Amino acid sequence: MIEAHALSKRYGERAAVTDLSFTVRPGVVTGFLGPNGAGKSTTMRMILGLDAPTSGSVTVNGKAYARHRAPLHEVGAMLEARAIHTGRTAYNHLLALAATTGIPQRRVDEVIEIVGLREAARKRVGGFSLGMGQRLGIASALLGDPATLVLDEPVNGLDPEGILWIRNLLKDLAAQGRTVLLSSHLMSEMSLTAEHLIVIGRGRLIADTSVAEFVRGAAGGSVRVRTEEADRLRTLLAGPDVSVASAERSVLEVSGLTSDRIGRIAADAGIALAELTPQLASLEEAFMELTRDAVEFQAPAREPALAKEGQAA
Ligand SMILES: Nc1ncnc2c1ncn2[C@@H]1O[C@H](COP(=O)(O)OP(=O)(O)OP(=O)(O)O)[C@@H](O)[C@H]1O
Repeated sequence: MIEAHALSKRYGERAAVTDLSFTVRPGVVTGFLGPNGAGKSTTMRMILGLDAPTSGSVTVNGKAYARHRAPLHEVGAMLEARAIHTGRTAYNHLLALAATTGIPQRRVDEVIEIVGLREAARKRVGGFSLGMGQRLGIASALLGDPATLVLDEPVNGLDPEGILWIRNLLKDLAAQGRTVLLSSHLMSEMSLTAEHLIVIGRGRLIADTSVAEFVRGAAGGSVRVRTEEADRLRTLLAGPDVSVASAERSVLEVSGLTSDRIGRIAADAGIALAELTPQLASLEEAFMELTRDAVEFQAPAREPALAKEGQAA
């Protein structure tokens, strides 16, 4: 469990995080979402005791990070800027980390299995692909078998297979009763990975809601369903707040129901679905609408590449 109380951080004149209060609960994946520069990394650093709040406080499993006697057993973290000794093998990197924190060698073997790095464990980290580096980062975070995980943009730059892998791993870890907080600036990714969302903009809380609730509230949020039994499903989905449009014989565009609910209704009726896709563009639009006033740097119309935080400042 992570609990932030009126957390604030200023860098000189600049307020990075302002009066932020939220609770991240165990058992579900919680997405920490906000546009570039919203204050996600700053908040995560404060959770991990790497940055001191200007005011307010944040606890992990009931105590400030620094007050835990064995913090690696309480919270595992992967922040974006990872400093890994590139000449070492992945195995030796994990072994060194384990040795300094009293973690037995067999746990190194375990985490290598969990993240699927067995083949690459004896290779030097310097030659790792981004995806392998992310797996190693997650292995390091899991080393202390922590109850809480904090991951900054873990899917950044991964290929679809890597994204799917992280998504499933995080859901499994949450299902084991752990607290899982991961940041992203992409709503579409979060809607597939997280069950709960904490949205911030310009360092302030904008929304603290379930993904299902967010999807329901998203303007025009619909779900595309493809099935050979479209007519039968259409009848089953009918309800007062549900609308179903159909552009093709086997495709339904459903508004007013979540993909979870549609999948359940179809399964209960024994209807096989060939596709069940929340319309992510509209989710992304809803997120952008929600955070519009909170975007720190608006993209220049002609040079979108310069919109990235820091470069545009
Ligand atoms: N060490 C620092 N010194 C000064 N300003 C900082 C520092 N770290 C962050 N900031 C500022 O605080 C604000 C929040 O930054 P932060 O990196 O926490 O946002 P973020 O939501 O993680 O963004 P991104 O998605 O781009 O990583 C930004 O305005 C940033 O420029």
